[in-house]
Formats: sequence, C-alpha cells, structure tokens
Amino acid sequence: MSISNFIDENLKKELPFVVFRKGEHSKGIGYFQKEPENEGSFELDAPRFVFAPFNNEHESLSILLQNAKKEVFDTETNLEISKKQIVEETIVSEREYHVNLVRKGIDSIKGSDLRKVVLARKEQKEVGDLDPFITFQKMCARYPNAFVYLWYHPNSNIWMGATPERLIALKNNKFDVMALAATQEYTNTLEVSWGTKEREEHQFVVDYISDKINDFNIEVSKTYTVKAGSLLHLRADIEGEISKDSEGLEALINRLHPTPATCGLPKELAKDFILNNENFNREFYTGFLGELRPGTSDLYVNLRCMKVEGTKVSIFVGGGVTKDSDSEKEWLETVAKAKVMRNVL
Ligand SMILES: C=C(O[C@H]1C=CC=C(C(=O)O)[C@@H]1O)C(=O)O
Repeated sequence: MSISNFIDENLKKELPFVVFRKGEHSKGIGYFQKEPENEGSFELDAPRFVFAPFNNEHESLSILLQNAKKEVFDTETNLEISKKQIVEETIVSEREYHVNLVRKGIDSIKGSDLRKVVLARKEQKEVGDLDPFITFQKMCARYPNAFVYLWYHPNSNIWMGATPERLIALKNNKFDVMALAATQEYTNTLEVSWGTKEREEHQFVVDYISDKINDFNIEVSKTYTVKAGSLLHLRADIEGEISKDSEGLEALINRLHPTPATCGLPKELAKDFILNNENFNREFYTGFLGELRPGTSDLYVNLRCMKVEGTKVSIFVGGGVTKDSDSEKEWLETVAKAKVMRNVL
C-alpha cells in the first residue's frame, strides 16, 4: 500500500495518523494507528507522537508508537512548485481587528508589567477538494529546512504545517533548545541588519529560556540569522544536559512551553492577554508536536500551520509585540507569514 492509501484508510476509519519529514531529510515517516485507543491502557511514559495545544491546561493528543504501523517513504523533492504570486486579498475587517489588537497590546505593555506579547489571527479560506498528501509533498518540496507534518486525529481534525522552530531535541541526556524570534522578508541575502525592536524581542526569548533551565549547565550560542522559506528570523541555540537525578523531559517542557516566541513575557500576563483579546481559539497553533521517547525526543513548535475541515482551511499566524512595535508592520508580518501556507494551497 502507498502512503496515500494508508492516509485514505485511516481518514475513512477515523483513526489517528501522522506523517512528517524533518528538515534536511529526504525520507518521511508515517505512524498510522491501527485501532481506536483504549483509554488508560498505556504507561504514562510510553513512546508516542504528541500533539499538544498552546494552552497547557487543555488536553494533548498522542499516537502511541507501539500501537501504530510505521512507514518510511521518500518525499517528493522534484515536485513542480507553482511560482505564481499570491494575490493579496486583504480582508479589511481582519486587518482592522489585528491592527487594533496590536495597538491594545502596545498600550498594555506601556501601562503594566507586560513586556512582550505574541498576538495572532486566523485566516479562513475555501479550498475545495484538498488532497492532504499532495499538499504535504508540496510543503516538503518548498520548505526543505522545515519540519513538515500532516496530522489527523478525530478530536482535532487535520492539521498540517512547515515549522522552522524546534522546541527541544534530547539525545543521550543532552538537549538542544532553539530560541527563534523576529522576522523580516528574505531578499536574497542573509547579511541583513536587525532593528532594536527585533533584537529585543529575540533577546526576551533567549533570556527566558536561559533563566528557566539555568540549573542544567547550559551553553548559549551567538545569535544568528536563519532563512525559513521567504522569511528571515533571529536564532540562538541553548544546549544543556539532563543529569540522572533531575526531573524528566516532560517537566522540562512544562518549564519552557509556551516560550516568549509564541506567548510573551511575563508568561502568565501574556497568556491572559492572549486568551482575553484574540478573537479565536489557537487550539494547536503555537502548541508543540513530535516524538516523545524516554532518552530521545524531538519536539517542534506548531507554527506556519493550518487546520483543514472539509473544504475550508484556517491558517494561523502571529508575531511578537513589544513597546516598539508598529501595528501596521505587525499586520504585514502576519500577511507574509500566511503566505507560507497559502503558497501550497
Ligand atoms: C508566532 C509566530 O512566529 C514566531 C517565531 C518566529 C518569529 C516570530 C516573530 O517574529 O514574531 C514569532 O515569535 C508565527 O509564525 O505565527
């Protein structure tokens, strides 16, 4: 059976599956659950592929690897990618809502202890009959460095994305956390300068992560510029080691998630602002996903993603707001980020 057949079969039977391809890899991996999960029948630390929401008070979904069929396949890299330019179809009311939301965020930062808040929006689009696997293949071809995935669970519907951000990788007790933030459009060079607002919004992420895990003997890299599709971001890597008697990976994730790359600073103030002011539910956008195994795990932040429901997709995009933000620029940044998914539809 081909991967497409496995996908069709699991969708028909409403059984969870995930198909993913890591950055710089040509092989994709699929885990297809064979039968409905028997609640409570598994060990808490059983190896799984986890799909966690933004709001850590909400339930995470998982596919238990031991109950799933594993398929390794070649991803299509020679796929004809349409170079057509996306026609801007700015919906005036969406622009207005987002610009006002950002202004409210800036006012709140100026008048309280809030220092950064990541504000997002949801863009809906009619797409007709979308073939999830072809869309996945298009994402693999267009975004070779991204973690590309296609996920389905009856409790979440179909999600897919091409994220540039790893939350944490763990191997032999050594871990690697990515601090990614700040955005500008790529114009054929990595030699760009970054403004004060961008450097500060990224530094907030580095400082927060370093502070949360400073008991793990960490090393923080220099900040450098990375390309993600047609965008550039600032990145730093924080490496450390989990000692034998320290808490496990899940506790470490709880300290980190959500970082100021997706929520803000201080975390609880920013989260309250988001939950009270964004006009949609983030669900799994800015949550995290990936393989969780004792000893070796690889988790990514769910960015540049969309949810598919029948003939409609919802694309989720946001950006970090600080005291120096310009509301119009923040809007345009979300338009640029939305193209990452719109380019493959
Ligand atoms: C929240 C998003 O991106 C984050 C990651 C990189 C750059 C970001 C920024 O420039 O605001 C965000 O922190 C998103 O893509 O929806």
